[in-house]
Order: sequence, then C-alpha cells, then structure tokens
Amino acid sequence: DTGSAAAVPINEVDIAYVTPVTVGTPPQTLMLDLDTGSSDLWVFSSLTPSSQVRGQEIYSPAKSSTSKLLSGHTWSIRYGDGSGSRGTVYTDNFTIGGLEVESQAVQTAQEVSSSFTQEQSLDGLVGLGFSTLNTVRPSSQLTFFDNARPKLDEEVFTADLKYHATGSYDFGFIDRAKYTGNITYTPVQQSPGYWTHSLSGYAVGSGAFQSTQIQGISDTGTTLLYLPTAIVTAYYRQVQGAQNSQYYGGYVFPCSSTLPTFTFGIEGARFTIPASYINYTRISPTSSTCYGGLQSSSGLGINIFGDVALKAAFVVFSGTNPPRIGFGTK
Ligand SMILES: Cc1c(C=O)c(-c2nnc3c4c(C[n+]5cc6c(C)n(C)c(C)c6c(Cl)n5)n(C)c(C)c4cnn23)c(C)n1C
Repeated sequence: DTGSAAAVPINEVDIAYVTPVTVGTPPQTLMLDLDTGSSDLWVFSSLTPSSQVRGQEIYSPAKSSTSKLLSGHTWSIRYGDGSGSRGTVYTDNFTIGGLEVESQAVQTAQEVSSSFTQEQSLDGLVGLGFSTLNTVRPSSQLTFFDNARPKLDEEVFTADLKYHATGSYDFGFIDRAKYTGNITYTPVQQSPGYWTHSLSGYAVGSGAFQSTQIQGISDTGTTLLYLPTAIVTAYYRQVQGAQNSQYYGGYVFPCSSTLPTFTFGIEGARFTIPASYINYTRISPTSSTCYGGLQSSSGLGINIFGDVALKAAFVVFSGTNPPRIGFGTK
C-alpha cells in the first residue's frame, strides 16, 4: 500500500505545515502537523475543555463506531518551545492520504497549552519519530508509520515541504517526479528516538565549503534551522546590520538586507537554502526589522534541521534496518 497527502503551510511564513487525516467511522477529518521530531499522535477532542478550544476541529470518539478506549492509559508531552499537552488514549481507524491503519493509538487531549489553543488551524500532531519516544503509559504506543510499515510497498515516507506553497508527504514509495538526480543517503542513529544524522559541512553564500561533521535531527515539526553558534555568527557576519538580540531571542537584521544563501552537505551532495528562506519574518507586521530562519542551537543541546532546511530538499525517511535518511535535489 501507499499514501500521499498535502503539506499545507498554516500561515504566510510557513510556521508549521498541516496535513488532512481522517479518524474513526464515519471518518472525521482533522488537519494535523506531521512531526518527525516527536512520536505521539494527539488530537484536539471532545475531551478537551471548551475553554481551550478556539476554532480547531475535534475528534469525538463517541461518534465513531470503531473507537475503543485504551483504558488506564495516559500521556503527557512537552515540546522544545515549551508548549505541551496531555490526556487519554483511544484506538481507532486512522488514514493519511488513503493509507489506513486500523486501531491506531489516537491520544485525545484533556489539556493543551495556550500556544496550541491560539493556533486555530492546527488540530494536533502525528509523531513520525521512533516509537521509543512515545509518552503513553503504562504501555507506549506505535507511530502511524510503524503501524503502517507491514503494508507499505517500501518502508519509507518522504517529505516534500515547500516555501510559501503546499507540498506533500508520501508513504510507502519514493516519487521520482519530486526530485532530480539521485537521493543521497546517510546513516541515522536512532537513539534516543529522533532522526539523528550528520551534515558533512556547510558554506555561507559563495564561500568555500567547510567540511565538518554536524550532528543533529531532521525535524519537520520545527520551523527554523538551529546550528552551532560558530556557523551562525559566520553567516550573519555577512549581513549588514545583523545582531544577536537578547530582546528578540535570536539574530535579527534590517528587512532590506541582502542575505547570503546557506549550503549544507549530506555526504558528498550539496543543498543550498535560498536567502529568502532565511529572511524569515518581520518581528512585527509594521517593523522593518526581520528575524532570521537560521539561529544558534547553543543552549538547546542539539542541532535541529527544521523546515527552513528541509524545504530546500526532497527528504526520504527510510525505516529500513538500519534506518537511514536521504536527500534529493528538487
Ligand atoms: C528547541 C526548540 C524547538 C524544538 O522543536 C522549537 C520549535 N520550533 N517550532 C516548534 C513547534 C511547532 C511549529 N510552530 C512554531 C510556532 C511558533 C514559533 N509560533 C509563534 C507559532 C504560533 C508556532 C506554531 Cl503554530 N507552530 N509546533 C507546532 C510545535 C508543537 C513546536 C515545538 N517546538 N518548536 C523552538 C522554538 N525551540 C527553541
């Protein structure tokens, strides 16, 4: 089997991407954020206090003839930006792009943090990290990919995220029409459960490529690209008026600045992020100061290859043994 679904940016700066999914019988459609940086599938639900729901679609297990309570099971998750949610668990039929998993663990939110309440176009997340990261207790649950794996034509899913446009997620096949040349693969170290791999180096603008191993996680659920301070300062040194602002919590610069491109390596292949992806957003709608899509990872304990980097490539998440990740030019 295979599946293919849209990845729709939720606002005009691609702060996150959502994908239509269906849960239950008859199917209830929700827009969820497919997140390779976590492994919980949770949704706004009929169990979420109405004071915490603001325009989101909700899953009502009571309206599904195939829902089953996973009694005694709970979950609680905290994300890197401080947001979080917790609740109970049902199993039900779950489909993405025509690919169905019966009795998928669907984690129903009984509490969500304010940043989720405020984001009306995001109805929950589908974790596509390794199932070892799942927070359901007393027994952890499998991700949609792990459940779908036995029926997939190929043990892969792919991400084709786009700049200010709708891209796609495919399951079970690699669509040759979505990239040119070959996919370059590199090993994934699946501990502690992220898609952890190394970049082979980087270049700022037309500068020389610096060969250096940079370990981090490819995370479709993170908006920006977080790299070591030395690399980030070398980048913004090329930007007139750039500064690392304590006030804004990162590098800002005049919106009129000319930004260099940023190139990263995967083994011998090179992928260039256009300057426009790094001129991320105005710090406020009327401001002439802009916030960078490349920021320092110091203090995070990990480098994060988020959407700003991933949308510059066609990415293959391969669940083979051993797992690996592949990047193709598009
Ligand atoms: C260590 C880390 C992160 C690790 O991942 C991280 C981050 N970066 N984007 C996101 C996340 C997103 C993407 N996302 C980011 C958003 C921001 C910055 N704002 C203002 C809104 C309204 C957002 C929405 Cl709706 N969605 N989502 C949905 C979740 C649950 C995230 C969790 N963390 N996160 C940050 C900012 N940091 C420092």
